[in-house]
Amino acid sequence: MAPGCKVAVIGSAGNVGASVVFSLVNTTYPADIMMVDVNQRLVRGQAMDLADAAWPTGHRVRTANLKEAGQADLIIITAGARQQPGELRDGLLDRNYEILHSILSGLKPVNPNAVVLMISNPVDVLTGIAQNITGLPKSQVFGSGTLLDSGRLRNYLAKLINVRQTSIHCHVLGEHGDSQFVGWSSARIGGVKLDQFPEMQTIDKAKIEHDIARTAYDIIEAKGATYYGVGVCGAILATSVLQNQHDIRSVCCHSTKWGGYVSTPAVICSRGIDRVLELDLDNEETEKMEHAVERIKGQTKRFVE
Ligand SMILES: NC(=O)C1=CN([C@@H]2O[C@H](COP(=O)(O)OP(=O)(O)OC[C@H]3O[C@@H](n4cnc5c(N)ncnc54)[C@H](O)[C@@H]3O)[C@@H](O)[C@H]2O)C=CC1
Ligand SMILES: CC(=O)C(=O)O
Repeated sequence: MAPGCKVAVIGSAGNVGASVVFSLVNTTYPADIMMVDVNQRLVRGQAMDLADAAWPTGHRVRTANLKEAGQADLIIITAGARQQPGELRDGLLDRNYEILHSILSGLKPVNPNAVVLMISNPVDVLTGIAQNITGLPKSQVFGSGTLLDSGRLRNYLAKLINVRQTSIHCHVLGEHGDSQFVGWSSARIGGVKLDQFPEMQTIDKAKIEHDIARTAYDIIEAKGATYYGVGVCGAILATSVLQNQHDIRSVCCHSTKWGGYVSTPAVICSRGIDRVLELDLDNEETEKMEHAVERIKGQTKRFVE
């Protein structure tokens, strides 16, 4: 996409939306960023503040309404209720379905070439619902999925093995939720199997998996919400789309192999998902993947024929 292309962030008066915009204005490929929220006073203030942060990189930041946002090249949805301490992401589904439905109605007619990036929770379920309501091709609608969890995992492994996070290829898979799991069998560092590193011999994989999945709960318990981490994930994915980068990220995308939306590595380009990668999973991981897919499908079915 050309510099100056339009990115709409819906829900950007809130923690996550504003953090996505803040991360995005710190990237060097200038876009026309439209901030949309039902809280018009707050979003106006956020847009003015974030425009002040954008002068070194040349992004344009302004408020817009849903109709204008519907014509954007990239539409990022962060609007919705967030978890209270101890609350599961699933508990947000009914409330956030209503919000998503009203937003997608307000966006109409949606630019047929738009890419939609879903971030509101439960993200894997809402991504499938967003695709169904917009009628856009499945490749053009994807969610941030387990990218944040995979980043959390890389942080842990980087400290353990003393290599940089970006040199670690290890994905959290399945669901950005409680059924997530780590694809240990496909994990590599510099082409070497993760299990071959001596530091891996003494660690408790089940505990790491559990701690990664618990991270959001711990942050919410301590400060009420999580937003900087996902803000960076939103900007990374937006940049992959805007610059047609063909980056591989674990995101929530439609997989023909699994027959539905699920979090797995995919190639991200200006049209959204260029290709879904199918990892070689071992038997235990395959069972976990099937379980995650069934959970996501089961919840999606309540809202999609
Ligand atoms: N996928 C991920 O990795 C993550 C997802 N999240 C999710 O992101 C969502 C937002 O979280 P926060 O920003 O912390 O919440 P927040 O309460 O700070 O912000 C939500 C914003 O949505 C707006 N909003 C509500 N209904 C709207 C509508 N119909 N149209 C436009 N705007 C509307 C609100 O006015 C508010 O500004 C939650 O669902 C949360 O669970 C949060 C962190 C990570
Ligand atoms: C809130 C949330 O989904 C997270 O930080 O993982």
